[in-house]
Amino acid sequence: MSEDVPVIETKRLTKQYGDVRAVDSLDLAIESGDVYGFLGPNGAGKSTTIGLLLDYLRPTGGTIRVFGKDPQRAPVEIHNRTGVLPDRFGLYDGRSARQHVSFVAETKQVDDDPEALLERVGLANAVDDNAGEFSKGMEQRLALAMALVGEPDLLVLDEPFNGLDPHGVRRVREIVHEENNRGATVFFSSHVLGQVELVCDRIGVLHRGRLVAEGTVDELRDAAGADDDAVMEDVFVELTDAPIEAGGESR
Ligand SMILES: Nc1ncnc2c1ncn2[C@@H]1O[C@H](COP(=O)(O)OP(=O)(O)OP(=O)(O)O)[C@@H](O)[C@H]1O
Repeated sequence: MSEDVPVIETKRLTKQYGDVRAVDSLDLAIESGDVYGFLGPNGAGKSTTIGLLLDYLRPTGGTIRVFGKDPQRAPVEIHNRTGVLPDRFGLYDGRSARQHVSFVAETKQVDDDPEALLERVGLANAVDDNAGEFSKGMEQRLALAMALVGEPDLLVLDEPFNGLDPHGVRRVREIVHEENNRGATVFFSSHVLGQVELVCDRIGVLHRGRLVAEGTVDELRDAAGADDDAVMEDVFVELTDAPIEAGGESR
């Protein structure tokens, strides 16, 4: 896929909830082919930003373009080209993993093989099992398989490493690489710093709704005034001035 406009572009994007400014004048430009890690402590505004990009939420200020289109005006076109792993999702009790993936394929009008996708995410042995009885990690793997349906041009993954064992974490990293090699742009949020460092070309650090730093891992180390060999956790804490596990504070 080659695009002459950024795949995702926001200008002064703002979302206010009462007294809380969840997203505050956010400028993002994610280019075609990027693997972009959206990093920030709990409550920083990552999921809200993703909700705005996909028109699940409406902004209170600023502009958004995805593939050059306004999500409020072209939601179907954007969703047809995008695979989404949401932060919260529901699975249907009594329906198999295969049925979940087939449902997305039908919605997107593509003929992907559900079994092959489930195998890719490590669920080969659970293809016909009831998704309602899946463990947290299995749910996460199934949701990722659903996001991969239709070879999307853009993958938006909200905390893709949540609930995964080390095998699952490695598999997600491999899948991100494979999808990127295929030509997909990948935008994912995380506070799993080590994973972000291993997978991303560029990282944006969000803190209290604002982008406080952006760049490669090395550029972020510089921005934080950290040593060349500083681990990402130190850089993160320095930039966000908050312990990683602190969360949900109002502002
Ligand atoms: N529907 C809502 N009504 C009021 N406040 C909200 C709502 N949704 C989110 N917020 C607030 O907006 C801020 C950003 O929340 P958001 O879920 O976007 O953060 P996050 O970075 O995704 O956090 P986490 O890493 O914990 O998932 C938080 O202070 C949160 O309490």
